[in-house]
Amino acid sequence: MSSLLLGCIADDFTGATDLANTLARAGMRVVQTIGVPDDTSRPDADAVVVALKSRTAAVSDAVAQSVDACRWLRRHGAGQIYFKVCSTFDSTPQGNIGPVLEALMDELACAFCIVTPAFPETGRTVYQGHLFVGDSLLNDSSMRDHPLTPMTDANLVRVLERQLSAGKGRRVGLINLRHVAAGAGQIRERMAELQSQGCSLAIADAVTNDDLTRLGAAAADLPLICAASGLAIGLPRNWGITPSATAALLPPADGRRAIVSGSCSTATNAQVAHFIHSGGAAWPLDPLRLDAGSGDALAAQADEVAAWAERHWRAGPHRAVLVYSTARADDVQAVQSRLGAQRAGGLIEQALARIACRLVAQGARQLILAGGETSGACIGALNVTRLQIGRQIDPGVPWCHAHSPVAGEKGMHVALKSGNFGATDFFSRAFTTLA
Ligand SMILES: Nc1ncnc2c1ncn2[C@@H]1O[C@H](COP(=O)(O)OP(=O)(O)O)[C@@H](O)[C@H]1O
Ligand SMILES: O=C(O)[C@@H](O)C(=O)COP(=O)(O)O
Repeated sequence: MSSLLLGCIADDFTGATDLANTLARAGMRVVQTIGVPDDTSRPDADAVVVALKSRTAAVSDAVAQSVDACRWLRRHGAGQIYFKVCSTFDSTPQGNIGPVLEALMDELACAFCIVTPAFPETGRTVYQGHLFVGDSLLNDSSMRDHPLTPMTDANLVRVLERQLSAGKGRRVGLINLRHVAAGAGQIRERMAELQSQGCSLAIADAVTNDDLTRLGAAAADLPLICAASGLAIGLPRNWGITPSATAALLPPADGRRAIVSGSCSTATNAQVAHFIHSGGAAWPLDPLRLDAGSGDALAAQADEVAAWAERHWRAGPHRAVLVYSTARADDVQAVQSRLGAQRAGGLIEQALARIACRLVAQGARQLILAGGETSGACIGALNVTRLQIGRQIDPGVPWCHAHSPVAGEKGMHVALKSGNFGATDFFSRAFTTLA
């Protein structure tokens, strides 16, 4: 078994499949693990993506999980570590991007690290250090209303610097588009210049895949990089690996179809609305009913959902059922003002995870999970430990195959849809791409 080339740490589960998908398309043999694997189960791959649920965890927990993953990846030969964060830089003033990055830099004795959430294929570009989502600055996009990580500043130099520990004295610089467009040599010169000016991190501009390719080449010798999945486009070439047209073949799909959505992003809201308007069977989870103080309220809703789904599947075995808490900003705020943002998030994730397990126990073997936190909770409850990456449905979202004690011997197909990814008809079209 050859040793790992690239070790990746993703701060959520949808982000992890997004990165694994990009690396696989760029020709790497890649495996996604759920959490840090034990030493006896090291996959034979060029890259391993360790999926963590650390984006909104307490800072100390996120740091501990990430350092643990980094140690495991290094023990198995990874010469470069890729910290995958969200393409909308989801974080709070406390973190977790800054504190995790600093801990990884300390762990790797890394003097300089580049950071770029650019992912042009999905409309995320960085210019003069400012993150754009489509035509809007990050703070003018729907990300300003995210339930857990509202993003109110598009200036990433400022956002990242705010998250760094004052005691460590690290500063953040900018590699602007002029340097990036001039090629890998100029980017390296700019990195050296910033370092000589006392910066140990730099936000890198990128508005096209070519920019990311140049950045990838310039980053070949860095022990640590921090990015959304875009930067992965250019990295495999650093090891002489070239893009592959053939996605990994997954086992044939069968079984019932289900969608569980806790994402409140604009794209998911539109996808839920489209699914319902096209006549899809949809169950709206009532967050306030979950707050009855005991597990009974949750068990009662799970029972009702299970009976409802069974009726629909019996009426049409190929019909997909959708269970969702997806809501628009005003409704989310109303729930949060009653329950508190963290508590609401936790209760809903727990409920959707329980429902996902019920649906799989009833025979769902093609499952779409929407939202990073939601996917984390559901995949955790299903006790999945590893995902095999298959064909892309839409940019950033591949079908995967997974084993779960709930799904039986043949396992199941699962797609972890990042909140803001996917076309409006994603929920109906995804299943047809698997057939
Ligand atoms: N109706 C709702 N009201 C309040 N919070 C919600 C609601 N629906 C989902 N949530 C919570 O919001 C968070 C959504 O995060 P996530 O699953 O990562 O999706 P996204 O980032 O796309 O919105 C989760 O913690 C989820 O439990
Ligand atoms: O980089 C991205 O945008 C995605 O890979 C991602 O991390 C999205 O997270 P969620 O919106 O929480 O699904």
